[in-house]
Amino acid sequence: MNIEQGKFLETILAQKAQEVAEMPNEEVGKVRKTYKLYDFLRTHTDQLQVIAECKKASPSLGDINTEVDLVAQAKSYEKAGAAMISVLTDPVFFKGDIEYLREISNAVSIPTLNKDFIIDKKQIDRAINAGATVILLIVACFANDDEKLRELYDYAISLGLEVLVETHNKPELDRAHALGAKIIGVNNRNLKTFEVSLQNSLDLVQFFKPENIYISESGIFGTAEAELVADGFNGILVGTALMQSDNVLSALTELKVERR
Ligand SMILES: O=P(O)(O)OC[C@@H](O)[C@@H](O)c1c[nH]c2ccccc12
Repeated sequence: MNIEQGKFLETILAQKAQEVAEMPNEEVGKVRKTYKLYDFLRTHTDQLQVIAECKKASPSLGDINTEVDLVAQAKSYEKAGAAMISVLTDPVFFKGDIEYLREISNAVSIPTLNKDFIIDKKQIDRAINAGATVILLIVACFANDDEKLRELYDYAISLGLEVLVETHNKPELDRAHALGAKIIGVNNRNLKTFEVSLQNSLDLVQFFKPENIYISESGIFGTAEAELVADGFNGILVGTALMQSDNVLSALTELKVERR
């Protein structure tokens, strides 16, 4: 799909609304049993922890790795010491599939994140039934609608999920804090322009609260970038670098740098 410059988020939200309208209601089951991401990150603070992503393509890069066996990829991530596996389920822009999440969740014992643009409770029920233990809520998807953001956040928590709340700037970080989010992501990629800057993560560290967990997302490729964010952040979310690597073990190990 062609996306006009600066209009990505708008385009995907329109597409998402259509997708959700056609999505069947599922009777929601129990959340898969694994450790809590929050607890794991609170107790594993010596090294920067890695959330490793299964992503075949993206709107900014096009195809990243479409031939890959995602279940094998996820198992390699787990074996290499990832704290969680993130699985893209958006079919149109990321060549994802809810079935990837199901297959991967069945094959690993660590937490799995449903990486999608979640705007409706139906998607949360579907995530649980596909084995996710964490969902993503992107503050930018709820332009000025804190009520909707809170409704979905509370709904997910009430069902036993953990929620990664994604922010990009100070106003969004303030909204995540107001929500009471405990696991907060800072995306280095601007979802409107696709511009990536690690400075974005670094600028927000001064506003972090000691009781929360913070994840720096996107644009992290190796030790150099990992070290830049290692002091302020508990973990990083890495997709492209791992999907393009022919040695997942060494690529992931290189990212788990010491923290002070
Ligand atoms: O491939 P990268 O640059 O390592 O980025 C991973 C992850 O942060 C990125 O996929 C992402 C962050 N937030 C998102 C929201 C939707 C879709 C994708 C994303």
